[in-house]
Amino acid sequence: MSLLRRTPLTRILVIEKNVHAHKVVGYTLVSAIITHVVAHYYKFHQLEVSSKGKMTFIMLAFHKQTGIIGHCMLACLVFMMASAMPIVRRKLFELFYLLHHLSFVIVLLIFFHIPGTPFKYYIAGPGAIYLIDRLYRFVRSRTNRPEILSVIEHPSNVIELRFAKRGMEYQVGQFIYLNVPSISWFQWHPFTLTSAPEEDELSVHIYVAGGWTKQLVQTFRERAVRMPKKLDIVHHSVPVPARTYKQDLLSLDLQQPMSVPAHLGRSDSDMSKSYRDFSGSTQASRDFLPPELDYYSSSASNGSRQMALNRNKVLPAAPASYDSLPTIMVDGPYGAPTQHVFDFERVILISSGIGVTPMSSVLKSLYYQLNAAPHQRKLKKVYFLWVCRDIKALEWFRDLLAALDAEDANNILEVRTYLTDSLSVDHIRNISMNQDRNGPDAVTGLYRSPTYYGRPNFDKIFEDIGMRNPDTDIGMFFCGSKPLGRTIRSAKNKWNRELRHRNTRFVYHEEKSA
Ligand SMILES: Cc1cc2nc3c(=O)[nH]c(=O)nc-3n(C[C@H](O)[C@H](O)[C@H](O)COP(=O)(O)OP(=O)(O)OC[C@H]3O[C@@H](n4cnc5c(N)ncnc54)[C@H](O)[C@@H]3O)c2cc1C
Ligand code: HEM
Repeated sequence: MSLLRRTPLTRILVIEKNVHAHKVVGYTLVSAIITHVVAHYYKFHQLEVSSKGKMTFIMLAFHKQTGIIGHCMLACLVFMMASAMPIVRRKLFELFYLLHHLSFVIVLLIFFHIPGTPFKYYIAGPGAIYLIDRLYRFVRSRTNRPEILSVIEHPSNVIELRFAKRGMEYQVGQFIYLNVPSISWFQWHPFTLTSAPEEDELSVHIYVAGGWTKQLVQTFRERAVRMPKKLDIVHHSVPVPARTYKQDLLSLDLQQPMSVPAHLGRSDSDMSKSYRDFSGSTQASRDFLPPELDYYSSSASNGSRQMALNRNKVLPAAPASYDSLPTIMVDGPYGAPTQHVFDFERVILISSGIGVTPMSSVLKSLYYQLNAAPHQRKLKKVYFLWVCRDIKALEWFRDLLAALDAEDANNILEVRTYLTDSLSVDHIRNISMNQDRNGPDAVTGLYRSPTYYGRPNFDKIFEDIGMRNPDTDIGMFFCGSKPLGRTIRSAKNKWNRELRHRNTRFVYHEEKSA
Protein backbone atom coordinates (compact mmCIF):
# COMPACT_ATOMS: atom_id res chain seq x y z
CA MET A 1 0.00 0.00 0.00
CA SER A 2 2.90 2.34 0.73
CA LEU A 3 4.06 1.76 -2.83
CA LEU A 4 0.56 2.28 -4.25
CA ARG A 5 0.24 5.58 -2.38
CA ARG A 6 3.11 6.97 -4.46
CA THR A 7 1.32 6.26 -7.74
CA PRO A 8 -1.51 8.13 -9.52
CA LEU A 9 -3.72 5.17 -8.56
CA THR A 10 -4.52 7.11 -5.40
CA ARG A 11 -6.92 9.15 -7.56
CA ILE A 12 -9.03 6.05 -8.23
CA LEU A 13 -8.37 3.89 -5.17
CA VAL A 14 -9.23 5.26 -1.75
CA ILE A 15 -6.24 3.61 -0.14
CA GLU A 16 -6.83 5.23 3.22
CA LYS A 17 -10.01 3.16 3.53
CA ASN A 18 -7.98 -0.06 3.55
CA VAL A 19 -9.04 -1.17 7.03
CA HIS A 20 -12.66 -0.43 6.18
CA ALA A 21 -12.36 -2.47 2.95
CA HIS A 22 -10.78 -5.29 4.96
CA LYS A 23 -13.70 -5.29 7.41
CA VAL A 24 -16.21 -5.41 4.54
CA VAL A 25 -14.37 -8.40 3.03
CA GLY A 26 -14.12 -10.03 6.48
CA TYR A 27 -17.84 -9.67 7.24
CA THR A 28 -18.77 -10.83 3.72
CA LEU A 29 -16.69 -13.93 4.28
CA VAL A 30 -18.34 -14.54 7.63
CA SER A 31 -21.83 -14.16 6.09
CA ALA A 32 -20.87 -16.69 3.39
CA ILE A 33 -19.56 -19.12 6.01
CA ILE A 34 -22.70 -18.79 8.15
CA THR A 35 -24.83 -19.53 5.05
CA HIS A 36 -22.58 -22.51 4.27
CA VAL A 37 -22.84 -23.91 7.83
CA VAL A 38 -26.61 -23.32 8.10
CA ALA A 39 -27.14 -25.10 4.76
CA HIS A 40 -25.12 -28.11 5.98
CA TYR A 41 -26.94 -28.18 9.33
CA TYR A 42 -30.29 -28.11 7.53
CA LYS A 43 -29.16 -31.01 5.34
CA PHE A 44 -28.02 -33.01 8.44
CA HIS A 45 -31.35 -32.39 10.10
CA GLN A 46 -33.22 -33.59 6.97
CA LEU A 47 -31.05 -36.71 6.81
CA GLU A 48 -31.61 -37.46 10.49
CA VAL A 49 -35.37 -37.24 9.94
CA SER A 50 -35.40 -39.24 6.69
CA SER A 51 -33.12 -42.00 8.09
CA LYS A 52 -35.52 -42.33 11.05
CA GLY A 53 -32.66 -41.90 13.56
CA LYS A 54 -30.19 -44.28 11.95
CA MET A 55 -27.98 -41.28 11.25
CA THR A 56 -27.88 -38.66 13.98
CA PHE A 57 -27.25 -34.96 13.50
CA ILE A 58 -24.05 -35.08 15.63
CA MET A 59 -22.75 -38.11 13.70
CA LEU A 60 -23.25 -36.35 10.39
CA ALA A 61 -21.88 -33.01 11.56
CA PHE A 62 -18.61 -34.54 12.81
CA HIS A 63 -18.37 -37.02 10.01
CA LYS A 64 -14.76 -37.81 9.15
CA GLN A 65 -12.07 -35.24 8.61
CA THR A 66 -14.29 -32.77 6.73
CA GLY A 67 -16.77 -32.31 9.59
CA ILE A 68 -14.20 -32.19 12.39
CA ILE A 69 -11.91 -29.77 10.60
CA GLY A 70 -14.86 -27.66 9.45
CA HIS A 71 -15.89 -27.20 13.09
CA CYS A 72 -12.28 -26.37 14.10
CA MET A 73 -12.31 -23.65 11.43
CA LEU A 74 -15.67 -22.43 12.70
CA ALA A 75 -14.33 -22.23 16.26
CA CYS A 76 -11.35 -20.20 15.04
CA LEU A 77 -13.69 -17.88 13.18
CA VAL A 78 -15.93 -17.38 16.24
CA PHE A 79 -12.89 -16.38 18.35
CA MET A 80 -11.66 -14.10 15.60
CA MET A 81 -15.00 -12.41 15.12
CA ALA A 82 -15.77 -12.05 18.83
CA SER A 83 -12.40 -10.41 19.47
CA ALA A 84 -12.74 -8.16 16.40
CA MET A 85 -15.93 -6.56 17.75
CA PRO A 86 -15.23 -2.88 18.52
CA ILE A 87 -16.12 -3.24 22.19
CA VAL A 88 -13.50 -5.98 22.67
CA ARG A 89 -10.96 -4.62 20.20
CA ARG A 90 -10.82 -1.20 21.86
CA LYS A 91 -10.47 -2.63 25.36
CA LEU A 92 -8.27 -5.67 24.65
CA PHE A 93 -6.40 -4.79 21.50
CA GLU A 94 -3.61 -7.33 22.10
CA LEU A 95 -6.08 -10.18 22.53
CA PHE A 96 -7.78 -9.15 19.29
CA TYR A 97 -4.47 -9.03 17.47
CA LEU A 98 -3.36 -12.42 18.79
CA LEU A 99 -6.66 -14.15 18.01
CA HIS A 100 -6.73 -12.50 14.58
CA HIS A 101 -3.78 -14.66 13.64
CA LEU A 102 -6.14 -17.64 13.76
CA SER A 103 -6.77 -16.56 10.17
CA PHE A 104 -3.52 -18.38 9.29
CA VAL A 105 -4.80 -21.53 11.02
CA ILE A 106 -8.02 -21.24 9.00
CA VAL A 107 -6.09 -20.95 5.74
CA LEU A 108 -4.03 -24.05 6.62
CA LEU A 109 -7.08 -26.05 7.69
CA ILE A 110 -8.85 -25.35 4.38
CA PHE A 111 -6.40 -27.78 2.70
CA PHE A 112 -7.43 -30.57 5.09
CA HIS A 113 -11.12 -29.61 5.14
CA ILE A 114 -11.52 -30.45 1.47
CA PRO A 115 -8.63 -32.61 0.26
CA GLY A 116 -7.60 -31.75 -3.30
CA THR A 117 -9.24 -28.32 -3.14
CA PRO A 118 -8.26 -25.81 -5.88
CA PHE A 119 -7.94 -23.26 -3.06
CA LYS A 120 -4.15 -23.46 -3.46
CA TYR A 121 -4.40 -21.67 -6.80
CA TYR A 122 -6.31 -18.78 -5.26
CA ILE A 123 -4.13 -18.36 -2.20
CA ALA A 124 -0.69 -18.82 -3.84
CA GLY A 125 -0.33 -15.30 -5.33
CA PRO A 126 -1.80 -13.09 -2.59
CA GLY A 127 -0.42 -15.42 0.10
CA ALA A 128 3.12 -15.13 -1.27
CA ILE A 129 2.88 -11.32 -1.49
CA TYR A 130 1.58 -11.18 2.05
CA LEU A 131 4.29 -13.49 3.45
CA ILE A 132 7.10 -11.59 1.72
CA ASP A 133 5.69 -8.32 3.06
CA ARG A 134 5.34 -9.75 6.56
CA LEU A 135 8.89 -11.15 6.49
CA TYR A 136 10.25 -7.86 5.20
CA ARG A 137 8.40 -5.93 7.91
CA PHE A 138 9.70 -8.35 10.55
CA VAL A 139 13.36 -8.05 9.52
CA ARG A 140 13.11 -4.29 9.05
CA SER A 141 11.52 -3.73 12.43
CA ARG A 142 13.79 -6.03 14.42
CA THR A 143 16.90 -4.47 12.97
CA ASN A 144 15.88 -0.80 13.28
CA ARG A 145 16.82 0.11 16.85
CA PRO A 146 17.50 3.84 16.75
CA GLU A 147 19.25 5.70 19.49
CA ILE A 148 16.94 7.75 21.71
CA LEU A 149 18.16 11.33 21.68
CA SER A 150 15.76 12.88 24.14
CA VAL A 151 12.57 12.37 26.05
CA ILE A 152 10.39 15.32 26.90
CA GLU A 153 7.51 15.17 29.31
CA HIS A 154 4.77 17.55 28.27
CA PRO A 155 1.72 18.58 30.29
CA SER A 156 -1.54 16.62 30.06
CA ASN A 157 -0.02 13.14 29.90
CA VAL A 158 2.02 13.42 26.74
CA ILE A 159 5.63 12.42 26.28
CA GLU A 160 7.72 13.20 23.27
CA LEU A 161 10.44 10.83 22.11
CA ARG A 162 13.13 12.03 19.75
CA PHE A 163 15.36 9.49 18.13
CA ALA A 164 17.90 9.11 15.38
CA LYS A 165 16.54 9.16 11.85
CA ARG A 166 18.93 6.53 10.49
CA GLY A 167 18.18 7.48 6.91
CA MET A 168 14.43 6.82 7.16
CA GLU A 169 12.64 8.58 4.32
CA TYR A 170 9.07 9.54 5.08
CA GLN A 171 6.36 12.02 4.23
CA VAL A 172 4.35 14.34 6.44
CA GLY A 173 1.64 12.65 8.47
CA GLN A 174 3.01 9.11 8.12
CA PHE A 175 3.21 6.84 11.12
CA ILE A 176 5.55 4.23 12.56
CA TYR A 177 5.11 1.28 14.89
CA LEU A 178 7.10 1.28 18.12
CA ASN A 179 8.13 -1.73 20.15
CA VAL A 180 9.91 -1.55 23.49
CA PRO A 181 11.14 -5.09 24.21
CA SER A 182 11.57 -4.40 27.94
CA ILE A 183 7.82 -3.74 28.10
CA SER A 184 6.62 -6.36 25.64
CA TRP A 185 8.36 -8.22 22.88
CA PHE A 186 5.17 -8.65 20.85
CA GLN A 187 3.34 -5.35 21.14
CA TRP A 188 3.75 -2.87 18.30
CA HIS A 189 1.97 0.45 18.77
CA PRO A 190 1.36 2.96 15.97
CA PHE A 191 2.36 6.62 16.43
CA THR A 192 2.35 9.44 13.94
CA LEU A 193 5.66 11.10 13.24
CA THR A 194 5.44 14.67 14.53
CA SER A 195 8.80 15.65 13.04
CA ALA A 196 9.08 17.03 9.53
CA PRO A 197 10.86 15.09 6.76
CA GLU A 198 13.28 18.02 6.57
CA GLU A 199 14.50 17.44 10.14
CA ASP A 200 17.49 15.35 11.19
CA GLU A 201 15.62 13.56 13.97
CA LEU A 202 12.37 11.66 14.26
CA SER A 203 9.85 12.55 16.92
CA VAL A 204 6.61 11.13 18.21
CA HIS A 205 4.20 12.56 20.77
CA ILE A 206 2.64 9.81 22.86
CA TYR A 207 -0.52 10.31 24.88
CA VAL A 208 -0.85 8.01 27.87
CA ALA A 209 -3.96 6.12 26.78
CA GLY A 210 -3.70 2.75 28.53
CA GLY A 211 -1.49 -0.08 29.69
CA TRP A 212 1.42 0.01 27.26
CA THR A 213 1.81 3.79 27.07
CA LYS A 214 1.59 4.03 30.87
CA GLN A 215 4.38 1.48 31.19
CA LEU A 216 6.41 3.38 28.62
CA VAL A 217 6.27 6.60 30.64
CA GLN A 218 7.10 4.71 33.84
CA THR A 219 10.05 3.02 32.17
CA PHE A 220 11.48 6.32 31.06
CA ARG A 221 10.90 7.92 34.44
CA GLU A 222 12.59 5.04 36.30
CA ARG A 223 15.56 4.99 33.97
CA ALA A 224 15.92 8.73 34.08
CA VAL A 225 16.14 8.69 37.88
CA ARG A 226 19.19 6.49 37.57
CA MET A 227 20.85 8.87 35.18
CA PRO A 228 24.16 10.12 36.57
CA LYS A 229 23.90 13.61 35.12
CA LYS A 230 22.01 15.72 32.62
CA LEU A 231 18.29 15.90 32.47
CA ASP A 232 16.94 13.26 30.22
CA ILE A 233 13.37 14.09 30.79
CA VAL A 234 12.58 17.75 30.65
CA HIS A 235 9.52 18.27 32.82
CA HIS A 236 7.16 20.89 31.58
CA SER A 237 5.67 21.29 34.98
CA VAL A 238 4.54 24.89 34.62
CA PRO A 239 0.96 24.44 33.49
CA VAL A 240 0.50 27.90 32.06
CA PRO A 241 3.32 30.04 30.73
CA ALA A 242 4.52 32.48 33.38
CA ARG A 243 4.70 35.41 31.05
CA THR A 244 1.06 35.23 30.09
CA TYR A 245 -0.38 34.32 33.49
CA LYS A 246 0.16 35.84 36.86
CA GLN A 247 1.08 32.84 38.97
CA ASP A 248 0.07 34.39 42.24
CA LEU A 249 -3.64 34.94 42.24
CA LEU A 250 -3.42 36.89 45.51
CA SER A 251 -1.57 39.62 43.74
CA LEU A 252 -4.56 40.34 41.54
CA ASP A 253 -6.50 43.47 42.24
CA LEU A 254 -9.85 41.93 42.98
CA GLN A 255 -11.55 45.32 43.02
CA GLN A 256 -10.76 45.85 39.40
CA PRO A 257 -13.78 45.40 37.14
CA MET A 258 -13.59 42.16 35.23
CA SER A 259 -12.76 42.86 31.63
CA VAL A 260 -13.21 40.15 29.08
CA PRO A 261 -10.39 39.70 26.58
CA ALA A 262 -11.11 41.16 23.18
CA HIS A 263 -11.66 37.78 21.57
CA LEU A 264 -13.43 36.01 24.45
CA GLY A 265 -16.80 35.01 23.15
CA ARG A 266 -15.97 36.35 19.75
CA SER A 267 -17.76 34.58 16.98
CA ASP A 268 -16.03 32.80 14.14
CA SER A 269 -17.23 35.34 11.66
CA ASP A 270 -15.05 37.95 13.34
CA MET A 271 -11.96 35.95 12.55
CA SER A 272 -11.04 37.52 9.27
CA LYS A 273 -11.16 40.94 10.92
CA SER A 274 -8.74 39.93 13.63
CA TYR A 275 -6.37 38.48 11.06
CA ARG A 276 -6.41 41.69 9.12
CA ASP A 277 -5.60 43.58 12.34
CA PHE A 278 -2.55 41.46 12.90
CA SER A 279 -1.36 41.21 9.35
CA GLY A 280 2.16 42.43 8.81
CA SER A 281 2.98 42.02 12.48
CA THR A 282 5.93 39.76 11.80
CA GLN A 283 8.38 42.19 13.31
CA ALA A 284 6.25 42.57 16.38
CA SER A 285 6.06 38.79 16.74
CA ARG A 286 9.81 38.53 16.57
CA ASP A 287 10.20 41.15 19.27
CA PHE A 288 7.81 39.26 21.42
CA LEU A 289 9.75 35.99 21.18
CA PRO A 290 11.04 34.89 24.55
CA PRO A 291 14.79 35.08 25.09
CA GLU A 292 15.18 31.31 24.68
CA LEU A 293 14.22 31.72 21.06
CA ASP A 294 16.81 34.38 20.40
CA TYR A 295 19.18 31.97 18.79
CA TYR A 296 16.39 31.14 16.40
CA SER A 297 16.73 34.45 14.59
CA SER A 298 20.48 34.21 14.38
CA SER A 299 20.51 30.52 13.53
CA ALA A 300 18.02 31.15 10.75
CA SER A 301 20.77 32.72 8.72
CA ASN A 302 23.26 29.94 9.22
CA GLY A 303 20.85 27.31 8.06
CA SER A 304 20.36 25.58 11.38
CA ARG A 305 16.61 26.14 11.50
CA GLN A 306 15.86 22.93 13.31
CA MET A 307 16.75 24.40 16.68
CA ALA A 308 13.98 26.93 16.55
CA LEU A 309 11.39 24.24 16.99
CA ASN A 310 13.23 22.37 19.72
CA ARG A 311 14.02 24.91 22.34
CA ASN A 312 12.39 22.91 25.12
CA LYS A 313 14.99 20.26 25.30
CA VAL A 314 18.66 19.97 25.85
CA LEU A 315 20.27 17.69 23.35
CA PRO A 316 22.71 15.26 24.90
CA ALA A 317 26.34 16.19 24.88
CA ALA A 318 27.42 12.60 25.30
CA PRO A 319 25.16 9.87 23.96
CA ALA A 320 26.81 7.50 26.46
CA SER A 321 24.76 9.12 29.20
CA TYR A 322 21.66 7.58 27.62
CA ASP A 323 22.90 4.02 27.86
CA SER A 324 20.38 3.09 30.47
CA LEU A 325 17.38 4.10 28.38
CA PRO A 326 15.38 1.18 27.04
CA THR A 327 15.87 -0.13 23.53
CA ILE A 328 13.14 0.82 21.07
CA MET A 329 12.45 -0.86 17.77
CA VAL A 330 10.85 1.03 14.92
CA ASP A 331 8.80 -0.32 12.04
CA GLY A 332 7.77 2.00 9.25
CA PRO A 333 7.02 4.48 7.89
CA TYR A 334 3.45 3.67 6.88
CA GLY A 335 1.26 5.87 4.72
CA ALA A 336 -1.57 8.01 6.04
CA PRO A 337 -4.08 10.40 4.43
CA THR A 338 -2.36 13.55 5.67
CA GLN A 339 0.60 12.91 3.40
CA HIS A 340 -1.51 14.37 0.55
CA VAL A 341 -1.61 17.83 2.14
CA PHE A 342 0.94 19.30 -0.22
CA ASP A 343 -1.10 18.23 -3.26
CA PHE A 344 -3.54 21.10 -2.55
CA GLU A 345 -3.27 24.86 -2.82
CA ARG A 346 -5.55 25.43 0.12
CA VAL A 347 -6.05 23.15 3.09
CA ILE A 348 -7.97 23.03 6.34
CA LEU A 349 -6.30 21.00 9.07
CA ILE A 350 -8.58 20.06 11.94
CA SER A 351 -7.59 18.09 15.00
CA SER A 352 -8.83 17.43 18.46
CA GLY A 353 -6.54 16.62 21.38
CA ILE A 354 -3.62 14.35 20.51
CA GLY A 355 -5.04 14.11 16.96
CA VAL A 356 -2.83 17.13 16.36
CA THR A 357 0.20 14.87 15.76
CA PRO A 358 -0.04 14.53 11.95
CA MET A 359 -0.73 18.28 11.68
CA SER A 360 2.45 18.99 13.62
CA SER A 361 4.48 17.26 10.93
CA VAL A 362 2.68 19.26 8.22
CA LEU A 363 3.19 22.57 10.05
CA LYS A 364 6.85 21.85 10.74
CA SER A 365 7.40 20.99 7.10
CA LEU A 366 5.58 24.19 6.14
CA TYR A 367 7.92 26.07 8.46
CA TYR A 368 10.93 24.71 6.59
CA GLN A 369 9.34 25.43 3.24
CA LEU A 370 8.31 29.00 4.00
CA ASN A 371 11.53 30.45 2.72
CA ALA A 372 11.84 28.05 -0.17
CA ALA A 373 11.16 29.44 -3.64
CA PRO A 374 7.37 29.99 -3.81
CA HIS A 375 7.02 28.24 -7.17
CA GLN A 376 8.26 25.00 -5.56
CA ARG A 377 5.43 25.02 -3.07
CA LYS A 378 1.91 24.41 -4.28
CA LEU A 379 0.39 25.08 -0.86
CA LYS A 380 -0.70 28.70 -0.58
CA LYS A 381 -2.99 28.80 2.43
CA VAL A 382 -3.40 26.66 5.56
CA TYR A 383 -6.23 26.99 8.05
CA PHE A 384 -5.36 25.08 11.20
CA LEU A 385 -8.10 24.46 13.77
CA TRP A 386 -7.12 22.74 17.01
CA VAL A 387 -9.85 21.78 19.46
CA CYS A 388 -8.47 21.13 22.97
CA ARG A 389 -10.34 20.26 26.09
CA ASP A 390 -7.45 21.18 28.32
CA ILE A 391 -5.59 24.49 28.32
CA LYS A 392 -2.32 22.70 29.11
CA ALA A 393 -2.53 20.65 25.92
CA LEU A 394 -1.78 23.82 23.96
CA GLU A 395 1.77 23.56 25.34
CA TRP A 396 2.57 20.46 23.25
CA PHE A 397 3.31 22.38 20.09
CA ARG A 398 3.54 25.91 21.45
CA ASP A 399 7.07 26.46 20.20
CA LEU A 400 6.19 25.25 16.76
CA LEU A 401 3.24 27.63 16.55
CA ALA A 402 5.36 30.50 17.93
CA ALA A 403 8.04 29.86 15.32
CA LEU A 404 5.45 29.77 12.54
CA ASP A 405 3.77 32.88 13.91
CA ALA A 406 7.07 34.70 13.63
CA GLU A 407 8.07 33.25 10.28
CA ASP A 408 4.81 33.36 8.38
CA ALA A 409 5.43 36.65 6.61
CA ASN A 410 2.91 35.99 3.85
CA ASN A 411 0.08 35.04 6.16
CA ILE A 412 -0.04 31.55 4.75
CA LEU A 413 -1.16 30.09 8.06
CA GLU A 414 -4.27 30.92 10.05
CA VAL A 415 -4.39 29.22 13.43
CA ARG A 416 -7.52 28.96 15.55
CA THR A 417 -7.34 27.20 18.88
CA TYR A 418 -10.53 26.23 20.66
CA LEU A 419 -10.71 25.47 24.37
CA THR A 420 -13.73 23.36 25.22
CA ASP A 421 -13.07 22.87 28.93
CA SER A 422 -15.12 25.04 31.24
CA LEU A 423 -12.80 27.56 32.87
CA SER A 424 -13.08 28.80 36.43
CA VAL A 425 -13.82 32.46 37.13
CA ASP A 426 -10.25 32.87 38.43
CA HIS A 427 -8.92 31.43 35.23
CA ILE A 428 -10.95 33.77 33.06
CA ARG A 429 -9.96 36.70 35.28
CA ASN A 430 -6.34 35.69 34.92
CA ILE A 431 -6.60 35.54 31.15
CA SER A 432 -8.39 38.85 30.92
CA MET A 433 -5.86 40.56 33.21
CA ASN A 434 -3.06 39.40 30.96
CA GLN A 435 -4.70 40.13 27.66
CA ASP A 436 -3.31 43.22 26.03
CA ARG A 437 -5.59 44.44 23.27
CA ASN A 438 -2.71 44.91 20.88
CA GLY A 439 -0.54 42.19 22.32
CA PRO A 440 -0.35 38.49 21.71
CA ASP A 441 -3.08 36.09 22.73
CA ALA A 442 -2.84 35.50 26.48
CA VAL A 443 -3.25 31.75 26.11
CA THR A 444 -1.25 30.85 23.01
CA GLY A 445 1.19 33.76 23.20
CA LEU A 446 0.74 34.21 19.46
CA TYR A 447 -0.15 37.41 17.66
CA ARG A 448 -2.27 36.05 14.88
CA SER A 449 -3.86 33.15 16.71
CA PRO A 450 -6.49 34.06 19.22
CA THR A 451 -8.01 31.35 21.38
CA TYR A 452 -11.73 30.66 21.20
CA TYR A 453 -13.77 29.32 24.08
CA GLY A 454 -16.24 26.60 23.28
CA ARG A 455 -16.67 24.33 20.29
CA PRO A 456 -15.97 25.55 16.78
CA ASN A 457 -18.95 26.43 14.65
CA PHE A 458 -17.97 24.41 11.57
CA ASP A 459 -20.99 25.59 9.66
CA LYS A 460 -19.77 29.18 9.84
CA ILE A 461 -16.13 28.30 9.39
CA PHE A 462 -16.70 26.29 6.19
CA GLU A 463 -19.03 28.94 4.82
CA ASP A 464 -16.46 31.64 5.54
CA ILE A 465 -13.52 29.71 4.04
CA GLY A 466 -15.62 28.45 1.11
CA MET A 467 -16.82 31.95 0.23
CA ARG A 468 -13.26 33.27 0.36
CA ASN A 469 -12.01 30.59 -2.05
CA PRO A 470 -14.11 30.27 -5.21
CA ASP A 471 -13.12 27.80 -7.97
CA THR A 472 -10.96 25.79 -5.61
CA ASP A 473 -10.57 22.25 -4.32
CA ILE A 474 -9.84 22.72 -0.63
CA GLY A 475 -8.11 19.76 1.03
CA MET A 476 -9.64 19.01 4.40
CA PHE A 477 -7.67 16.82 6.82
CA PHE A 478 -9.08 15.67 10.11
CA CYS A 479 -7.62 13.62 12.95
CA GLY A 480 -9.52 13.37 16.20
CA SER A 481 -12.52 11.95 17.98
CA LYS A 482 -15.23 10.12 16.06
CA PRO A 483 -18.16 12.38 17.11
CA LEU A 484 -16.21 15.46 15.99
CA GLY A 485 -15.46 13.69 12.70
CA ARG A 486 -19.20 13.14 12.15
CA THR A 487 -20.00 16.82 12.82
CA ILE A 488 -17.28 17.93 10.41
CA ARG A 489 -18.41 15.51 7.68
CA SER A 490 -21.99 16.67 7.84
CA ALA A 491 -21.01 20.39 7.77
CA LYS A 492 -18.63 19.68 4.90
CA ASN A 493 -21.34 17.84 2.91
CA LYS A 494 -23.73 20.74 3.44
CA TRP A 495 -21.21 23.33 2.21
CA ASN A 496 -20.14 21.18 -0.71
CA ARG A 497 -23.78 21.32 -1.86
CA GLU A 498 -24.21 25.03 -1.09
CA LEU A 499 -20.98 26.09 -2.78
CA ARG A 500 -21.35 23.96 -5.89
CA HIS A 501 -22.37 27.00 -7.95
CA ARG A 502 -19.11 28.73 -6.92
CA ASN A 503 -17.09 25.68 -7.95
CA THR A 504 -15.67 25.25 -4.45
CA ARG A 505 -15.23 21.74 -3.10
CA PHE A 506 -13.98 20.44 0.24
CA VAL A 507 -12.04 17.20 -0.35
CA TYR A 508 -12.23 15.34 2.94
CA HIS A 509 -9.54 13.04 4.41
CA GLU A 510 -9.79 11.46 7.85
CA GLU A 511 -7.12 9.65 9.84
CA LYS A 512 -8.70 6.43 10.99
CA SER A 513 -7.67 4.41 13.98
CA ALA A 514 -8.05 0.60 13.84
C1 LIG B 1 -2.39 5.17 12.57
C2 LIG B 1 -2.40 5.53 14.04
C3 LIG B 1 -1.64 6.62 14.50
C4 LIG B 1 -1.61 6.95 15.85
N1 LIG B 1 -0.85 8.03 16.26
C5 LIG B 1 -0.81 8.36 17.57
C6 LIG B 1 0.00 9.48 18.03
O1 LIG B 1 0.67 10.16 17.26
N2 LIG B 1 0.00 9.73 19.37
C7 LIG B 1 -0.73 8.99 20.26
O2 LIG B 1 -0.67 9.28 21.45
N3 LIG B 1 -1.49 7.95 19.86
C8 LIG B 1 -1.55 7.60 18.54
N4 LIG B 1 -2.31 6.53 18.14
C9 LIG B 1 -3.03 5.73 19.16
C10 LIG B 1 -2.03 4.80 19.87
O3 LIG B 1 -1.53 3.83 18.97
C11 LIG B 1 -2.73 4.10 21.03
O4 LIG B 1 -3.16 5.10 21.93
C12 LIG B 1 -1.80 3.18 21.79
O5 LIG B 1 -1.45 2.08 20.97
C13 LIG B 1 -2.52 2.74 23.05
O6 LIG B 1 -1.90 1.65 23.64
P1 LIG B 1 -2.14 1.34 25.20
O7 LIG B 1 -1.81 -0.10 25.48
O8 LIG B 1 -1.43 2.33 26.05
O9 LIG B 1 -3.68 1.61 25.44
P2 LIG B 1 -4.93 0.64 25.39
O10 LIG B 1 -5.78 0.93 26.59
O11 LIG B 1 -4.51 -0.76 25.15
O12 LIG B 1 -5.67 1.16 24.09
C14 LIG B 1 -6.21 2.45 23.95
C15 LIG B 1 -6.72 2.58 22.52
O13 LIG B 1 -5.66 2.36 21.57
C16 LIG B 1 -5.97 1.27 20.66
N5 LIG B 1 -4.76 0.41 20.55
C17 LIG B 1 -4.18 -0.27 21.57
N6 LIG B 1 -3.11 -0.96 21.12
C18 LIG B 1 -3.03 -0.71 19.78
C19 LIG B 1 -2.17 -1.15 18.75
N7 LIG B 1 -1.15 -1.98 18.98
N8 LIG B 1 -2.42 -0.73 17.48
C20 LIG B 1 -3.45 0.09 17.21
N9 LIG B 1 -4.29 0.56 18.15
C21 LIG B 1 -4.10 0.17 19.42
C22 LIG B 1 -7.11 0.50 21.30
O14 LIG B 1 -7.98 -0.01 20.33
C23 LIG B 1 -7.80 1.55 22.16
O15 LIG B 1 -8.80 2.21 21.44
C24 LIG B 1 -2.37 6.18 16.78
C25 LIG B 1 -3.13 5.09 16.33
C26 LIG B 1 -3.16 4.77 15.00
C27 LIG B 1 -3.99 3.60 14.52
C1 HEM C 1 -12.16 -14.26 8.45
C2 HEM C 1 -11.92 -13.08 8.03
C3 HEM C 1 -10.64 -12.31 8.31
C4 HEM C 1 -9.36 -12.62 8.00
C5 HEM C 1 -8.85 -13.84 7.24
C6 HEM C 1 -8.53 -11.55 8.48
C7 HEM C 1 -7.14 -11.46 8.35
C8 HEM C 1 -6.36 -10.36 8.74
C9 HEM C 1 -4.96 -10.23 8.50
C10 HEM C 1 -4.08 -11.26 7.81
C11 HEM C 1 -4.57 -9.02 9.01
C12 HEM C 1 -3.20 -8.36 8.91
C13 HEM C 1 -2.33 -8.62 10.11
C14 HEM C 1 -0.97 -7.97 9.83
O1 HEM C 1 -0.38 -8.25 8.79
O2 HEM C 1 -0.50 -7.19 10.66
C15 HEM C 1 -5.72 -8.38 9.56
C16 HEM C 1 -5.73 -7.12 10.19
C17 HEM C 1 -6.85 -6.53 10.72
N1 HEM C 1 -8.14 -7.02 10.74
FE1 HEM C 1 -8.71 -8.79 9.92
N2 HEM C 1 -9.33 -10.60 9.08
C18 HEM C 1 -10.64 -11.04 9.00
C19 HEM C 1 -11.78 -10.42 9.49
C20 HEM C 1 -11.79 -9.18 10.12
C21 HEM C 1 -12.97 -8.48 10.56
C22 HEM C 1 -14.39 -8.99 10.37
C23 HEM C 1 -12.57 -7.34 11.13
C24 HEM C 1 -13.54 -6.31 11.69
C25 HEM C 1 -13.49 -5.77 12.81
C26 HEM C 1 -11.13 -7.27 11.06
C27 HEM C 1 -10.33 -6.23 11.55
C28 HEM C 1 -8.98 -6.12 11.34
C29 HEM C 1 -8.19 -4.97 11.74
C30 HEM C 1 -8.72 -3.73 12.45
C31 HEM C 1 -6.86 -5.23 11.36
C32 HEM C 1 -5.68 -4.30 11.51
C33 HEM C 1 -4.94 -4.57 12.81
C34 HEM C 1 -3.77 -3.59 12.95
O3 HEM C 1 -2.68 -3.91 12.47
O4 HEM C 1 -3.96 -2.52 13.52
N3 HEM C 1 -10.69 -8.40 10.44
N4 HEM C 1 -6.81 -9.23 9.39
